[in-house]
Formats: sequence, C-alpha cells, structure tokens
Amino acid sequence: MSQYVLALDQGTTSSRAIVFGHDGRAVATAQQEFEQIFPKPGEVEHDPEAIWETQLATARQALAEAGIGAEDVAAIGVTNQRETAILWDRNTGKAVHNAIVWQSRLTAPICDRLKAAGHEQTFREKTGLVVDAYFSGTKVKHLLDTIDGLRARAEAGDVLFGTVDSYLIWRLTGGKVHITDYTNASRTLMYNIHTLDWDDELLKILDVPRAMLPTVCNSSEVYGETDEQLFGGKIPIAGIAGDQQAATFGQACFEVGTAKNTYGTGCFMLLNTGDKAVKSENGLLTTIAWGIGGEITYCLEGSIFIAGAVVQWLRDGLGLITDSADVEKLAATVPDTGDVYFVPALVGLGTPDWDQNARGTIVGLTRGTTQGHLARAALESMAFQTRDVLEAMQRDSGVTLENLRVDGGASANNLLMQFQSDVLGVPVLRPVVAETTALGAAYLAGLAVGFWKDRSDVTKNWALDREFTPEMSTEEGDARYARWREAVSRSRNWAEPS
Ligand SMILES: Nc1ncnc2c1ncn2[C@@H]1O[C@H](COP(=O)(O)OP(=O)(O)O)[C@@H](O)[C@H]1O
Ligand SMILES: O=P(O)(O)OC[C@H](O)CO
Repeated sequence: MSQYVLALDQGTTSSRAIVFGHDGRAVATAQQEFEQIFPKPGEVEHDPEAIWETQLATARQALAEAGIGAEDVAAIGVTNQRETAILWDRNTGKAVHNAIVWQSRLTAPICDRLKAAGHEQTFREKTGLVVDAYFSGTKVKHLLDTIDGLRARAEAGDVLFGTVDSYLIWRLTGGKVHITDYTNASRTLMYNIHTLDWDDELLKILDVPRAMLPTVCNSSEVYGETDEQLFGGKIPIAGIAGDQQAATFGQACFEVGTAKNTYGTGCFMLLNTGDKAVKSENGLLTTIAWGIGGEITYCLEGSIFIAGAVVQWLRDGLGLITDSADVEKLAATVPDTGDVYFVPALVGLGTPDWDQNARGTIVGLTRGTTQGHLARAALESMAFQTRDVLEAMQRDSGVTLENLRVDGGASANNLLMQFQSDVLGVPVLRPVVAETTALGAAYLAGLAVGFWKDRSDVTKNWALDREFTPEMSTEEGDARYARWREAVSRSRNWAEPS
C-alpha cells in the first residue's frame, strides 16, 4: 500500500514538490526558483521549458529525499500559478512562445478595446471575472494575432492552449492528456462558470478556436498516469486546482462563509459561497473553488497582484535586504512608518480598484525617512490591500468574518501578521503547515484514490501554529486605513492609457 502523495506546486517564482504522509505533514520538500523574464516594463514571461524542468527536477528530488520510488506514491496532485497562458505544438510538445504570465500587462490594450466595444458586461456575467490583462483569454488572443499562421494551426488542433496545470500534465503523461480542471478554466475569461462549458460567444469575441482548448475535468479524479520513464514507474495523476483554490481546500474552508488569505507573490483571499455564484458589486471575482463529482463550489475572490513581490523588489530592485525574511528585522527598527505609505501598484491594481494604469507610489517621504520606514510601509501595504478585499467581501456576501486563515511565504512574517490582525480587527490564524497550496493539491489527489477517506480527514489534520489577535484600537486602524485609501488615489491612472 502506497504511503505517500506527491504534490507539484508550480508557483510564479518557483517550482516546488512536496511528499505528504497520511497525517498531512510534509515528509520531503524540494524547491527551485526560475528566471522571471521582463521583456518590457509591465510585461512578465516565463520559459515553459524552465517551468517543466524545475518542476520535474523538484519532483525527483523530493522523492529521493523521502527515500521512496514511484510505487510508494498513491497519487500526484498538481497545483499552479493561475491564468498564465502557454501555447504549444501538439506534435513536438514545444511551446510556440514564452508563457505570458498572469502579472503581465501586455494585453491591456486588447482589454481596453474589448471594453470600448461594449463587451465588458458579457464577460463579467458569463465568467465572473473582469476584463483585465490578468486573465488568460486576451493573452491567447495576443499570441494568435501576432504569430504568423498560428490561428490556422490552432484551428486544425495542431497548436494547444493550456494554463500551467494543462502544460505540466501534457508533459507528465508524455503528450497523451490535454485537460484542465474547473478552477483553472474559471480563470481564462473563456469559460462560462454557469453552464460549465467553454463559451462560444466569448470565443468568437476573442477569436480563439475551441479546438485548441483542453477538456475540463473535476478537481479530484484520476486523469491518467505519468510516463513511466519520468519516475521509474507510473503514478496516477488525480488532483488539479489553481494554487489559490488548492490553498482554500488545504485550509479546510469547506463551510460557506469560511475564508483564507495566501501571501505569496500576490495575495489572494477566497471566501466559500457554496453552490451559489454570488455576483460582486465591489470588484471581487466570482470563481470556482473546486468541482468534485460534477458538483461545483463557488467562491468570491479578491486578487492582489503584488504582495510578497514587494519584498522581492526591496531585495532585488533596491538591494535593501539580501533575504526576504530580513524585511521583518528591518521593519522592526522603527515603531511605525512615520506616515509613509507604499502602494505597490507595480503591475497596476487588482481588487477593488482594477486599474491597469496605476503604478507604484510611495507618499509621505521626509528627510527623516529610513530604510526601516520603507520596509515597514511595504509590509503594511499587504495588510491594507487585504483590508480593501475584506471590506468588499463583507459588503458583497453579507458575511462578517470571525477570523482569517492565512498561509503562503510572507505569512511567516510575525510583524506583518500582527499588523494584519490590527488593521482588520479580526483574529488571524496561521496553521502549522504553511504550504497549504501543495497540501490542498495532495488532498484532492489523495481523496480521488481513497488515500484519505473524505473531507473530515482534511479538517482533522488542520492544526494551529499561532493566532494573532487585534492589539490596535478600531479608531486607529480605521484612521490608518483611510490614509491608505488616500495614498491609493495618488497611484491611480499614472501609466499612459493604452
Ligand atoms: N519573512 C517574509 N516576510 C515577508 N515576505 C516574505 C517572507 N518570506 C518570503 N516572503 C515573500 O513571499 C513570497 C514567496 O512566497 P511563496 O508562497 O513561495 O510565493 P509563490 O508561490 O507566489 O512563488 C516572495 O515574494 C517573498 O518575497
Ligand atoms: O504564484 P502565486 O502563489 O503568487 O499565485 C499566483 C496566482 O495563482 C495568480 O492568480
């Protein structure tokens, strides 16, 4: 009997593979960063080959570190950075272009044209998303529009589209399986979240041929097996979910009204709304949390484009720190930001402002401003953006959150988590396993093959590491938040309108 499940977590900045045991604890972990390609300001790409190679290498490393082989692995779960679009040749398996990453503003002009042509409402109603360069649809359109002869090859079914999950599974199965799951499909701007099908009207507007799209599957079922050359034996692939949905599952947010917030490159809060696709009036997305056995669970999502990435920018762009974790010590050199606010709109703003032309802004600098103030303002920006999202969520859903479950790389930062609780006025709960994204993918796969019995196993395995409770008065939290909103208004509409 196989004792382990392997999760492949293909993130924006790194590929990770984690071997989990039955108790939901990691037995072995491997991680590799890969290159971020910035062809022009505001554009972000990845080399699909680097995505594949780092993912394969980390999977092999994790198995080696755990001292196990393919026969010990009950199933593989795949989770991924969402929306990032890859087009590849069916016959050679070679990508026709770099992956256009979710953060890329490349297709902002296409979005502006779609809006000017009056299509915004149609997309919003059918997909639950907004017309923004964030989502895959306009990225696919851009590639089809700009690479000679590509649309004809796509129409003939020779060029395939996939989000990163699809691409990895194509490679893992030796080019046999072209699929995605409900959660990833719901991020493409081409999938109708109500009829549960690719939408012909939207495909026509974007001029994307249906023949290039993957088959949409449940988030938990056996889709196929790995090519036996890869791991020295076949392993069933049995779970897929976009990373934010996987984290929601891994955090056991199964009840309507429960929510989690993941602090990775970006920051994403998802609130379970059960079988109802709740429409947002406040800039949130209506999206699919998971689909299992054909039953869909929906959620409301707030998407923040830059969270932990602001710390990376302090590290790589300014050289203020050498390690992301050092930001906490630097921020702790000052008691507050000295009224400095840092709006990290480095690639525009997502929820609730959806401004493709906003740009990063630091306000309130004085001669007394130090590196510490900047570091603190950068950390606080994650907490303020989260409050933006939570306020929208409470207005849209009528739910008042009792607490917030957190995870992701930056949730290790105690100063940030304390400030988060202060500025939200609710307890923040950090679980022992902060790798909730990978864990969620492992659960989805393990449940499909009977490794775990049902969701009660998932709930049972959730364990608290630390609870942060509000220490700031509501008045002070509100006053600082009002100042943040003022700073946001200064960042708006800075880039040349496309
Ligand atoms: N102690 C820390 N404080 C603040 N940010 C951190 C800390 N550790 C890591 N980060 C940030 O978290 C992000 C990495 O988190 P991770 O969940 O691995 O992201 P992703 O899945 O998007 O690649 C990076 O942007 C990094 O700068
Ligand atoms: O790679 P992450 O963890 O920042 O997640 C990226 C999101 O999936 C983008 O929607």
